[in-house]
Order: sequence, then C-alpha cells, then structure tokens
Amino acid sequence: MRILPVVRQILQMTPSPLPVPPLRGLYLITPDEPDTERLLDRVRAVLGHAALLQYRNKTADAALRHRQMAALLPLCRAAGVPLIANDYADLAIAIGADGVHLGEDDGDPAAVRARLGANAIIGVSCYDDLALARAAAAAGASYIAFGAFFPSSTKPNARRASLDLLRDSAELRLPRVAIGGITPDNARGLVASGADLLAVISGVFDAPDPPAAARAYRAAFESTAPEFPT
Ligand SMILES: Cc1ncc(COP(=O)(O)OP(=O)(O)O)c(N)n1
Ligand SMILES: Cc1ncsc1CCOP(=O)(O)O
Ligand SMILES: [Mg+2]
Repeated sequence: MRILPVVRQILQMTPSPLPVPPLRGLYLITPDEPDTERLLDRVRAVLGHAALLQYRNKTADAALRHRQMAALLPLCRAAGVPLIANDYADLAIAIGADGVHLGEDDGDPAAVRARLGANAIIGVSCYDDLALARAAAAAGASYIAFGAFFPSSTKPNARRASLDLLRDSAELRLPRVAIGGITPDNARGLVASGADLLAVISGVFDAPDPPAAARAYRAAFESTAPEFPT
C-alpha cells in the first residue's frame, strides 16, 4: 500500500491548528501575487525551508485573500509549517489558520488573543520601539517583530530599526523576529544579535533561485549562536 499519499491526504483534510514548534529560522512572507496557482507554485518551491509562513497580500481584495489563504493551508499542513494571516484576525479564524500578525493599525493584541485563544500564534510589529515590545509581551504576543533593519524594496518607507533592539529585547523572553531588506549576506549579524526568526519576502521570492536562497538563510542559523539567547 502506498502509505505516503494516504498520510498526506489525511493531513490535508485536517483543519486543526498545528502544535507550535520552537520559533526559530526562516519566516517566509508571501509576495503580492495575484495569480493563485502561481502563488502556490512559488510557495511550494520553498516552504520546506520555512519555520513559519505568513500570508500577506496588500493588493488583493477580501475574496482573493480568502481564496489564496485557504489554498495555502493544505500546503502548510502537509509541510508542518504554521500559517499566519497578515493584518486580519477574521481571516485567520475563517481559514482555521494558526495565527495572525498585527501591526499598529491591525487591532489590539490583547483583544485578538482573547478571540483566538491561548494556542494561536500572535505576532506584533514593534518597529524600532522597545516600549511597544513590552506592551506586546504584556498583551500576550507569541513573538515580537522589529524592523526594517535594511532598506526594503517591498516596503521602501518602512521605519528603520537598529541591532541594539534585538539585544535589548532579550529580557522579554519572547522569540524576536527581524524584518526588512534581509539577505543571506546580512542575515548572520541579525542572528548573532538575537533574532530567532528572519522574516523575508524579496530575498527569497525575487531571488534567481528561490530554494537556494531559502537554504542560505537557514545556514545563517546553523552557523551562528545567538549572543543574547531568549
Ligand atoms: C513578521 C512581520 N513583521 C512585521 C510586519 C509588518 O507589519 P505591519 O507593520 O502591519 O505592516 P504590513 O505588513 O501590514 O504592511 C509583518 N507583516 N510581519
Ligand atoms: C512588511 C515589512 N515591514 C517592514 S519591512 C517589510 C517588507 C519586508 O520585505 P523584504 O524582505 O522584501 O524587505
Ligand atoms: Mg499590518
């Protein structure tokens, strides 16, 4: 009997959230890709290298966001990678995803925690601000995100953050995410400063060889011990 396809089919039918693995490694974020089949192909090629996948599409309407994220869920389940909705807690709930990422305009983290429950992954953008990180921790965030650390072609006007924030936020004992213009060449410094997850869009999805790029980010974790562990 061919067991693997059967197991894969069962996993794809399972809507329940995954148990949360340790949050460390490459945090892939989807590019704005209007073609759903192409989005799935692009994600499929690199998903095996990710610790988390965030569905982010700033140009889609609500119906396309729902369709695309629903289509990504079975891929993530089969790969054992938690799926996070950017911006919209309602979308995460509707899809049965594993969590949501909230920026300053995306809702109150404590209220979203109360809606999504204790097991949801709730990430909070803290930009360049340790006070925001303290507030996020108090509100029940699963991780705190800082950045942009480098100029980002995806979000050219993003606020900029310094490496000190990664070091100074170690006291909060939460996984720390770095975002913004991260490439395989600048990744090691972030990990050495305490980043547990590197959130990346263009560095993987616009790379000439996306799987090779994704592998290169993973390598930054294998060879770099955090200077300020969580
Ligand atoms: C992991 C991670 N960190 C930061 C962000 C940025 O969130 P936000 O400031 O709400 O900006 P948009 O992504 O909504 O443009 C993120 N999405 N993910
Ligand atoms: C959403 C977001 N927030 C700060 S920078 C950024 C974009 C990250 O994309 P890239 O990895 O292409 O710089
Ligand atoms: Mg947002």
